[in-house]
This record gives sequence, structure tokens and C-alpha cells, in this order.
Amino acid sequence: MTERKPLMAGNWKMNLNHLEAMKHVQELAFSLNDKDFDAVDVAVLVPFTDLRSVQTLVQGDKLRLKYGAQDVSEHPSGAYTGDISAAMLAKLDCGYVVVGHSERRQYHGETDALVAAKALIALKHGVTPIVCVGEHLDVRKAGEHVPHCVEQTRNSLAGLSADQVKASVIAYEPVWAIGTGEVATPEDAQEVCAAIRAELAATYDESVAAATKILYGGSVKGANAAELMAQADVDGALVGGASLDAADFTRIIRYRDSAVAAS
Ligand SMILES: O=C(CO)COP(=O)(O)O
Repeated sequence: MTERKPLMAGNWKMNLNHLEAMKHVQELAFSLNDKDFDAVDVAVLVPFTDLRSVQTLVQGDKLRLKYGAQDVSEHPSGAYTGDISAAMLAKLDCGYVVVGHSERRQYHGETDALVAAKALIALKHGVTPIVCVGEHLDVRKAGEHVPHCVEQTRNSLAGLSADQVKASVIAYEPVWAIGTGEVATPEDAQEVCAAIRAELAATYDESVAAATKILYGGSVKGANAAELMAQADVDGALVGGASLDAADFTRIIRYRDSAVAAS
């Protein structure tokens, strides 16, 4: 069986200016140790204006923390006022970029085709896309969440080769669980993550399904991370609110400790 090293990624969203970002990264640096980084990849996904400061801290202090952005342009360069290119992110040594977050889909009208184009250009520049999918509450109430997320995954990865999918991360984030405190049950998370993995096996092959990390996101906290991570197809978490609190984010990263404490 392929080992998939867990990834805990903190999506700061539109929070923390560059001074606050430096304070927060320093708190994380104090809080985390080599044992944490051996067990789990940890990333912070920060506003564009924080990237240079975070890069300086990470590289200056040789932190094992990874970092990245929350969006990228689908265009390589040119007259796209306000956009940031994948080449610019790569130049700042970004490891990751979120594409297709439900907030971008909802407030900026991003389609699956656009998300796929963003994932592709990120990959071309060596930046790992974290491709987000997830259903709204009405879809779940109608019992359509599995086919919805499977189709969204297929369309949001359209045009990527098998190797490019392996080099990507997928995040299942049910929209009704984002920022609401209403976390999906571990079984809910597993059901959709397993269906996405089965889709990867069907569209590509078993090696893609086995290698690709699939995260869960939506109201993940220190208190619920262990039970989510116990699911076979959940390889990590995309954490919003709780990632702004260094202590709670550390508890999430150390989910194995709470699993031991609870047993
Ligand atoms: O959208 C999310 C991460 O991308 C989840 O946000 P919360 O953890 O605040 O629910």
C-alpha cells in the first residue's frame, strides 16, 4: 500500500496582515518540532501580501513549514490587473496553491473549467495545487453529494495527466461545514473521500488513486481531527478558522496524541 504522508494545511483566508503573519509563523515555529514534521507535512496558505514575509522567516530559520497561496491566475502573464501568476508564486518558492475553494466558486463565479486551468498552470510551475470540491447543503439534503463531488472532481482535474493528478492534492470541503462549526461526521468525510479516490482509479489508474492525497475541510479543530484522520481515505485536513490559533492548529497537527489520550 502506498504511504500517503498526512498534510495539515491552514487556509488563513483573508486574515492576518504581514506583521500578524510573522508573529503567527513564529508561534508555530516555537510550538512545532522535528517529530511533528516527520509525521505530518504542515503548510500555511496565506494572503498574497504575506508571502514574502513568510518566505523570509521559513528560509531564514530553515523551518520545515511549507507555505503557499490561496489562488492563482489561469494566465501565464500579461494584462490581467489584480491577478497573480503561477510564475510569481514559484519565484517565492510557494509549495502549494489553493484552487477552486468554494468561496472563490461562490463569490467569484469560478467554474470547474477555470479551476482545472489554474491547477494545470500551477503544476507547470512546480506549485502543488490543492483542488477543492464540495457540495452545498441542498445537494446533500437531496442525497446527491457523492455524484456531485465525483463529477466536480473529474471536471476540476480535466486535462491533467495521471502524473499531474498524483502531484496534486484534492480537498473535500462540504460547503455547509465551512465556518459553521458543523463538522461532517467521520463517516460523511470518508464516504466522499473514498468516492473521489474510486473516481481517480476509474479515470486514471490504481496508482493515481493510491498516491493522491485527499484532505477533508470544514470546521476541523483539535477536538475532532483524530476521528477524521482515522478514516482510511482522509489524508489530512484543510483548516480555516482553527489554523489562525497556533495552539489549536498544533493540536490538529498532533492529532495522534489525542487519539492516544482518548483510547
Ligand atoms: O474553508 C475551509 C478551509 O479551506 C474550512 O474553514 P473552517 O475550518 O473555518 O470551517
